[in-house]
Parts: sequence; C-alpha cells; structure tokens
Amino acid sequence: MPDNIPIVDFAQASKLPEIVGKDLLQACADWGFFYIKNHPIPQADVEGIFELEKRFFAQPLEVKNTVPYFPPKNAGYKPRTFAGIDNTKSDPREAFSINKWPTAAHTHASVLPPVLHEARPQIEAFQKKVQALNRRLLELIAHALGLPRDQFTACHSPDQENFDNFDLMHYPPISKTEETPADGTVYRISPHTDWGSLTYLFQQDVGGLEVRPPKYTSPSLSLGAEEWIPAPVHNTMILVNIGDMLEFWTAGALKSTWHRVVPNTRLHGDTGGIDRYAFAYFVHPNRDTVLRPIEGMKREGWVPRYRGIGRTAAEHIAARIRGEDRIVSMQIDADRTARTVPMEA
Ligand SMILES: O=C(O)CCC(=O)C(=O)O
Ligand SMILES: [Fe+2]
Repeated sequence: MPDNIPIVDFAQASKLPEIVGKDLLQACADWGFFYIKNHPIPQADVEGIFELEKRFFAQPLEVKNTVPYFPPKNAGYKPRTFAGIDNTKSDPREAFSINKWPTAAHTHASVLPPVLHEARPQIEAFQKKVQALNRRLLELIAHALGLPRDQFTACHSPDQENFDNFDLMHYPPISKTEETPADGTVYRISPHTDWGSLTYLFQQDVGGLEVRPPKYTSPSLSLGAEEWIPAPVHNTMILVNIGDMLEFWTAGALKSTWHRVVPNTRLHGDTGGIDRYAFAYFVHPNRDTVLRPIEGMKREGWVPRYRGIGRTAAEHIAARIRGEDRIVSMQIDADRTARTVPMEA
C-alpha cells in the first residue's frame, strides 16, 4: 500500500477503462481518498469558481446571511459562528451550501444571495460537469468491483432532487492565540467522515486538510495515538473521497475515511494565518435509495459507524443532520476530550 494518498491518472479512462478502474478501486479500498489528474473539468472553470467564492465571501455578513442555513435542505449560509452539530463549539469557517439543480426550474427557483444569484449559469454548468465526471467514476468503480456498470449510477439520477451539495468554503485567518487556546487545539473542521457517496474537493494554494491513514483500522478515533497525514494541494487535481453511503453498499470494501482540517499556520509557518478557500461537490444517491450492503460484498470484520442500514438515504441524512446515530463510541484520549469533540460534517 502506498504511503501517500494515491494519484489516479484519468487520461486513459476512455481508452483503458479496465486499468483506470482498477487503480480507482485500489485507491478506494486502501485509502478512501485519491487525487485525479488529467480529469475532464477545465482548469479555467475551477479557477472561475474560486474567483466567485472569493467575491461572495468578501461581502458583509448581513448580505451573505440573506439566505441562512436551512437544515431540511442542508443548504444556505453557515457563518463562522454556526454551531457544530455537537452544539458544543463551532469550527472557525464559513460556508455556503447550494443544493443540486436537477432541472432548469430548480436553477431558477433556488434562492441565492447576491453574487451567487447572478452566477447561476456558471454554477449550473459546473455542477453538471462534476456530475458527468461522477457518473464515469461510479461506472468504473462498479465494474472494477465486478458489479453491473450501472449498479451505482442507477441510484444517482441527475434529474432527481436529492442531498447533493455544492459547498463553497472559506476558512478566515485565525490568530496564533486563537489557534492554540489554553484549553487545547482548534480545528478548522473537526474530524469527520462525509455523509454521501463521493466528495469532489477543489483546493487552491493553501492546504490544511489531513487524512487519517488507513493503517488505523478501528472505525473510531483515538486522536492522541494516531498520526494524520496532510493532503497536499495540487491545484490542477481533484481530491476525491468515499462517503459513508458507498461504504455501506460495499460493506466496507470502499473506505469512508476520517479527515479534518487544521489551522494553516501548522502547515504554512507562523504567518499569522492565511485565508483558505476550498469548494466541494458532495454527491448523494436518490433519496429513496436503501442503505444495505450489495449482495456478495465483503462483510467480514466490517463495523458500520452509523445506524443507517435498512434505511433510505433521506432518512439517514435527516438523522445525521440531527447529529444522531453514531454507533461506535469515540475513544478520545481524556486530555483531548474537552478540546475537540468530533462532529459529523
Ligand atoms: O476544506 C477541506 O479541505 C475539506 C472540507 C470537508 O472535509 C468537508 O466539508 O466535509
Ligand atoms: Fe469532509
């Protein structure tokens, strides 16, 4: 198993799908995280979204908050003061979550704050490009698993409303003092696994994301005893990770890996903190998709983290938005309990 998050070259995905599928499967099984290089999303489009989110977040709080976070849709603006799901602390970041627009009617109907409102065509085009790439990845992974090619795409219909989320994220600079409060370390996002099927993360220049290496096989965390490895920034690559639902369907053959974002002075030196911008497209299945391991998938030794089995994706997401249903108790060293209570994001 490689020591670092694998890089999968997508250039040959059409000509040599078997090879690329095998590489993807290996990366999903070993790490649950991988970069894709030579992917089909033009770099100018990626940079366009970074430019858009920088303009959006530069606005006054009251402007951004004209469309506040609305839990039933898991969408809207979450200010920096937004309480984490555990309700004990907030992660020092702001984000705007946009639901999937399956039809032109959804695109027009969605209520957006200034700057994003005018950028609807750009956002819609970008969503569609990620969705198209996602369909190719889901087919390649299904085939590499020995399943019908449409095993996963059949329950990821582009024309249905679901919990897909396009998240714009801003991690404002935090001072050295804020970064190391007397009672412990803060995270920019506390350790969590992603809720859906797959996540496509776009980073630019500034890092901070860390991944829990796969050698730690326990489904729960022991923070003091584990090392986390930084996920380096590759501006032209997409960082993809497996979410809980793909882990459910494959009974753990594909890993939904723990990750977190740490303050960036740890990675970029004592600069007093730098703004970090990132954005991600969180892919979810259709709402009525049942979470149950697919016939024949490996089950041995797999411990699901959440009580999702047998429920629909919609029921499962509703429970996670409410912060319920963790099965595995968190084994956090006593000295860190007060500082960081892991949350789901
Ligand atoms: O900002 C990042 O690098 C990761 C964000 C993340 O893990 C999340 O929003 O679920
Ligand atoms: Fe995440």
